[in-house]
Amino acid sequence: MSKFPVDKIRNFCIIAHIDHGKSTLADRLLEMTGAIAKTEKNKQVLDKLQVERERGITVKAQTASLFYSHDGQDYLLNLIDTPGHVDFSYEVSRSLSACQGVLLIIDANQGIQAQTVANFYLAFEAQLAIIPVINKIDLKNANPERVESQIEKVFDIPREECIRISAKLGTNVEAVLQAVVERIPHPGGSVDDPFKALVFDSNFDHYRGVVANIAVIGGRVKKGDKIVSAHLSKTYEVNELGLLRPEEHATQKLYADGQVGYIIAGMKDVKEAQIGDTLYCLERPVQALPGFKPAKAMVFAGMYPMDQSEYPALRSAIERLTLNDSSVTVQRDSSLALGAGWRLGFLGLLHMEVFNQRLEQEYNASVIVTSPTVPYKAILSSAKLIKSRRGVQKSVVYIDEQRVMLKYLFPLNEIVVDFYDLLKSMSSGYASFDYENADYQAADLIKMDILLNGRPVEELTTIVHRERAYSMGKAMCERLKESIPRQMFEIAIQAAIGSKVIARETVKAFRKNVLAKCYGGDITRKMKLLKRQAEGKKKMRRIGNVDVPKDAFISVLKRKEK
Ligand SMILES: Nc1nc2c(ncn2[C@@H]2O[C@H](COP(=O)(O)OP(=O)(O)OP(=O)(O)O)[C@@H](O)[C@H]2O)c(=O)[nH]1
Repeated sequence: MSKFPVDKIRNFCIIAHIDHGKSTLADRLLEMTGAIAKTEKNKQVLDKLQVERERGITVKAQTASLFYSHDGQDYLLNLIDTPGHVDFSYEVSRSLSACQGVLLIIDANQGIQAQTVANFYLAFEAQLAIIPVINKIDLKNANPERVESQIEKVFDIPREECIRISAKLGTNVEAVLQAVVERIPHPGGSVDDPFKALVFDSNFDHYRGVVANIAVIGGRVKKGDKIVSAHLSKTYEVNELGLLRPEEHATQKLYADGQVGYIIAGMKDVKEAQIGDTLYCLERPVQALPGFKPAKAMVFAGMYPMDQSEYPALRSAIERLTLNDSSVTVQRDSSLALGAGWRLGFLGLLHMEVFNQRLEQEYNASVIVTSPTVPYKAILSSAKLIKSRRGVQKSVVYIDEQRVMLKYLFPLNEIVVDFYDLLKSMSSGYASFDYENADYQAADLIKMDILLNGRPVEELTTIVHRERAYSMGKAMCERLKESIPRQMFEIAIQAAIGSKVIARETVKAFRKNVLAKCYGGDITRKMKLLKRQAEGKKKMRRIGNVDVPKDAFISVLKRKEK
């Protein structure tokens, strides 16, 4: 028998709007259950990635097993900490699938925010027990009564169910642990069933191969067992398994009563441990679990190695990182200017930035990222009239006398790049924002080409809204003019829609006379200088008769740094 019978196990998630205090509460829970020591150093221990610590946000869901005694009974609580930002909601829904309940954290000062609502519905639709926790009651402007009224009104949860805490000071956190035990149902499944586990996360370890995080739905598994991954029907032998406390803690067995842990079974290729896959025992095959809906990429960008010689290393870094973040889609791509690379799809701009930062920090890769775009469906014959759509109001709900929830339909490219930042600054940081895909809508979009001396440059072609074409075309021509050096003839840089030119810049003709300094007529010196000029030209790309430095493409394509 397992040390913990199934009715003494609770699997739960902490969900919240960004910065409402999930990671701080997780730290307190870990401390109180003795999983970590209570020191200043142990801040946000579940935020393991460098990018998470630097940005102070959670990117990856993390798992920790806690031991807790209540009313003379010992419990095993599996805690999954999840990210709050809208771009990482895929991580949240993934984590929820391994849980029976959630702690919904709400800041006592800010009240219900956009991701509070989004996360509530994820949990509600998954039919999980929801425990509302009002955090930061120590703040001067905390107003827990108001937040409780909001919770009653928006979520229809009685105010008596709310728990008021200060995660920072540890006030009333014990009540949260008690509520987890009392209000969250234990997982179903029996130890006697055939072994069946859901892979809900996986990492790549250089020495041990793939480490899969699993939720055991039924049966049991031990070292040496032969297991099969349903996706590829490949058989593996279990080398190591254990709990996450939050560090890996090897055990002999993982019991089939809803335990959450990790497993290492000699999977060498990153593609072998698909997130959402089912593992089962070779001798007792089971039907695979439904898995996860693949995440839908919203923002696309090209990624290229700085130098083509770095292509293989970057490919393996991207492969490994996408195993850890399966919401990223990857397609091979190539560009005249930047060489072989990939087109990657992300859930949002922050997601893209974090992915890029993780590539650099965790894999030491340096990449060129092209400007992000959103997907379009194009109708090639433009004989029908299509109308542009900007924000269209869908609904207005007053949360209380100070807050209102507005639902709008927007074109994705209008919101994906700078909308969130703009909204934040216009509302002095008070407004919050969440979005979901509302499918394709007709819009007045056009293809804009950039021409160098009349020749279109394929990788600079963009899709723009008709009203924006002029200003964007002008800006791109200006940026190109700054980066293309003068050559022996005049260069026309044009932005065009079809055959109509909408913007133009000119790079004047100029001959860099490298021999100017060579009075004296020393022929060897002359030859040396001419050779150097020719080498400089090798770093250029020739488009038609125009030499364009590689950097020029990057500076025009590269997304603007914040
Ligand atoms: N005054 C006060 N501050 C708190 C409390 N709990 C958390 N904070 C602070 O709120 C900020 C955000 O806390 P985090 O725990 O990082 O929030 P989070 O929800 O995990 O954020 P993400 O992981 O980025 O979604 C930090 O500066 C915390 O110190 C609290 O009870 N009282």
